[in-house]
Amino acid sequence: MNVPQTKLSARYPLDLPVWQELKDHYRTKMKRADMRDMFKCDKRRVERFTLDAGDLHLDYSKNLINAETQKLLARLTCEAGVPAAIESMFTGKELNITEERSVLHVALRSKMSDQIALEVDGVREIWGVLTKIESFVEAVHAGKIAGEGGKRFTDIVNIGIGGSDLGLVMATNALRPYWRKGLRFHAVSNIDGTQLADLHSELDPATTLFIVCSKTFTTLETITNAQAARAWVKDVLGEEAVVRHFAAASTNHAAMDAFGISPEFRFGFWDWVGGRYSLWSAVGLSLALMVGIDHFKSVLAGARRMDMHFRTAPATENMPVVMALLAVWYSNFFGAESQAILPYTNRLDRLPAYLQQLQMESNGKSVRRDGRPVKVKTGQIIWGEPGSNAQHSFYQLLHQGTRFVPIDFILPVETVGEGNGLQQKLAIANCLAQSEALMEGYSADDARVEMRAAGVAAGRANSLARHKEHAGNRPSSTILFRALTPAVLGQLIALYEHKVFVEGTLYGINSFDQFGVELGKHLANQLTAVVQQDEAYNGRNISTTALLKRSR
Ligand SMILES: O=P(O)(O)OC[C@H]1O[C@](O)(CO)[C@@H](O)[C@@H]1O
Repeated sequence: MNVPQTKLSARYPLDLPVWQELKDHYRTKMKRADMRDMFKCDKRRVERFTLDAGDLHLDYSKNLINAETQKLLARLTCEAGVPAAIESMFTGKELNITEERSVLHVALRSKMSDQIALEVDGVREIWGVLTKIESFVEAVHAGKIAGEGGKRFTDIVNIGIGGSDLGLVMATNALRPYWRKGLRFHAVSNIDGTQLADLHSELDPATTLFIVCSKTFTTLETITNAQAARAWVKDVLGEEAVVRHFAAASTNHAAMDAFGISPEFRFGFWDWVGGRYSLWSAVGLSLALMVGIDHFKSVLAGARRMDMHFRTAPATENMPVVMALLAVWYSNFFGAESQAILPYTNRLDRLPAYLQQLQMESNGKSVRRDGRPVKVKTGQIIWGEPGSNAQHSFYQLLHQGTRFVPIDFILPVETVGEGNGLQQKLAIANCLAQSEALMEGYSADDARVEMRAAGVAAGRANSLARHKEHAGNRPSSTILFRALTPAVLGQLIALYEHKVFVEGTLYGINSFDQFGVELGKHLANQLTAVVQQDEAYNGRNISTTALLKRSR
């Protein structure tokens, strides 16, 4: 492929003088720094290391940084060309150089008056598609668009995978208190067929609307699941019913034609919307159906609010930039391999999974924008679970293990709807207790004294003290907000999208392609024929051949 030279003047981290200065700063001052001392010496630490953007408050004071780190990281932002990269995104420059595309998910949540890249093909169509979504959603809610026999739809089934599933499922779960009465939501993504099989016993096809979501409309899992759902509807209701029970979001109109999606039930988007950045496009149709168009628009408005902050705030006050800098600081100087995402609301139970794709598909790259090997650590490994579930699972490792895992705690102060009593207060207390425990720790001496006071014999207290010790000095940030409303959710998602982009820019990589998923797909296609037809396999690897034999 003839890849054009980057339109962005990429500057690579190891060539930047400030990278070396950060290395020295880490080695001489921060490697052995103790946050507890830093809090004691700097009474303004919380003030210095907290930020507000829209409805989100970020406290990053419990991190291994000081004023000098902050200065050096801000310089890194400038020297790596982050402000220019941000502007390139908002002005529709071809940031995705390998696929020769602009990256314009920000346009999807803009107002036309914001004039974001209106000259790029398709951008002016955004608001027309949104109006079409609005009419569709309202007609479904009013029962004007209905299932076979005029029955109102009671169940929405999104069929999609990756970017056509994860964000949507995460957001729809997050906004459950806003669900329309009488509508239930389901998602089918995986190839093995069990999700759809489970729905067979649960749903009545006559009241079920399937939304096939696929940017390409060629993805094996999605097309296989969609065909299986189509066959089910056809079996139960007849071929003529199919057209009333399937809507789709895609850029591939020919494939939607071939599937039999009627023009009124199809919603287009454009190649400059990356799959993992597509929730804001027609891919959000199921979400709009579940929460209603006004709440869907509030999600978009929330994201726009974060976009405006991201575009205009200086580096040290720019929330996505600060979070990206922390990620670079920990991955490349402290050697952190992963980052834990710990939301203290079960409504965000799919946030870690969504962020896995966002971060790891975007920045899991080993080649720079100029095609040369990247020599820094890219792509944090993201993992997590909602607290306090996770406290009873893997927090042991976070508190006393040998690995270095920076954490993002995500904390709503109130729940939306019911449940603002004792349980919500307990959630707040647990979240704050964890970040404090991680940082302050618990010394072996304190453990010994407490055990002695509780009557434990001196010998036993001495031998147990080390086991009870929490070293502390373990970093975390806390993102706090009042409640998980649609607007707040939009801000939160946009925050992480921009964080991932800034990180990629700092590394000099393209965060918007995903060639790394292609080889496996290609081999799966070859193997599918072999598995189906029971053929001999002359693959490249004898272990695969042996496993295949065994599976037969
Ligand atoms: O929306 P599509 O085209 O079905 O793709 C689904 C997902 O597959 C991927 O291409 C990776 O396999 C993702 O980037 C994308 O979100």
